[in-house]
Amino acid sequence: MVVLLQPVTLDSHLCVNPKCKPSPVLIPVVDLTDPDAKTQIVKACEEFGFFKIVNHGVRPDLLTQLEQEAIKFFALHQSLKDKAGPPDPFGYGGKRIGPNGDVGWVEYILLNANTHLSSTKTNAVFQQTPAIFREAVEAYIEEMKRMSSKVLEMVAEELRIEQKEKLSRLVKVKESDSCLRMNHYPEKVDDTTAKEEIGFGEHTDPQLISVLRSNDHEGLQICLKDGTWVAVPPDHSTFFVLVGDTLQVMTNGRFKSVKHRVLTNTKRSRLSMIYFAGPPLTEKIAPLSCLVPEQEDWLYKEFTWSQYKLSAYKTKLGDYRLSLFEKQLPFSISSV
Ligand SMILES: C=C1C[C@]23C[C@@]1(O)CC[C@H]2[C@@]12CC[C@H](O)[C@@](C)(C(=O)O1)[C@H]2[C@@H]3C(=O)O
Ligand SMILES: O=C(O)CCC(=O)C(=O)O
Ligand SMILES: [Fe+2]
Repeated sequence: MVVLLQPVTLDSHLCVNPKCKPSPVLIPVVDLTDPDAKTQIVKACEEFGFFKIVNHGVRPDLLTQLEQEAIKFFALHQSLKDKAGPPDPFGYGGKRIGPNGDVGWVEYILLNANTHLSSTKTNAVFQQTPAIFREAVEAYIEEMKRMSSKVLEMVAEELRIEQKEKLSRLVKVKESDSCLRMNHYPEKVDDTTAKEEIGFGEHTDPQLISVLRSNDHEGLQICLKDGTWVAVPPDHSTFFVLVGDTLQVMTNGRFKSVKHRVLTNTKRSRLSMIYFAGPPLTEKIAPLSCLVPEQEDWLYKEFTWSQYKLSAYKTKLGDYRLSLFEKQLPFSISSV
């Protein structure tokens, strides 16, 4: 079986970057029920750090319900939403992304996937909303856990990792440090002309993988290996998977975390939900010895997920966070 490829044309009018030239690009589409899916996933992770999933098995009514409830939350009066903010990092936030001065044309809710560990800010989100919202969030988190562990299990099989659960276990266990983010990129009601705004600046996600779903409004772009930015056509019936920094390290750079950003068209509001599948805080992250047996071949030093997170929260969104964890190779070209 071959990977189903969908041609994607660059929306040149959306690009603020001079490198963003129109060119047709193929984004891999993986049917999770295809017996060849694991081969396609690994190829996509190597080439793009990004792919689209169809036949994922998530109930469409759950997606509709969660989206409707999220829309209702973001439509609340600002003073009510602010009761759940500022984010700590969980809770409600607007415009400011993270603690280091990044801003975007976005408002969001960030929730710990371990809902029993909810902070005061998280509880405040649910105090403003009907019980059905919390129930939908919890059901969605379960689905995302299932889908991310399925993908990681397929990766492990295709990479011939003896322990099939080596990667998926990290997101399945109750200690897994995963989170769910809902981003709302509002329309500008008073503006007659459509404008582009940076909704979410360019960055890579720090976790293992992220599973993203949006409504049918465009905005997401990914950066290819050659530095070109391409617009990803939205498709609300599918999910997009993004490789994160942690999986890049564990595969010793064979998979690359994908740089992405959101440029919003302020005429149409965009709503996205992203599940960041992360390992337990105490988990030691390093290249997998079954893939890279000799430590001298490791491109990264070992660190715990907790150390990486602490370090990530000291960086700005667009920083290359892995640089602190790269090993200095004894005979690099620069030292010759
Ligand atoms: C600017 C920042 C926001 C962020 C924490 C950070 O200091 C750097 C990483 C950012 C990011 C990007 C992916 C996810 O949206 C996120 C929740 C994450 O884990 O890392 C955000 C962080 C955040 O918004 O709190
Ligand atoms: O909203 C989106 O589509 C992507 C946002 C994103 O990359 C993030 O929240 O980390
Ligand atoms: Fe992201």
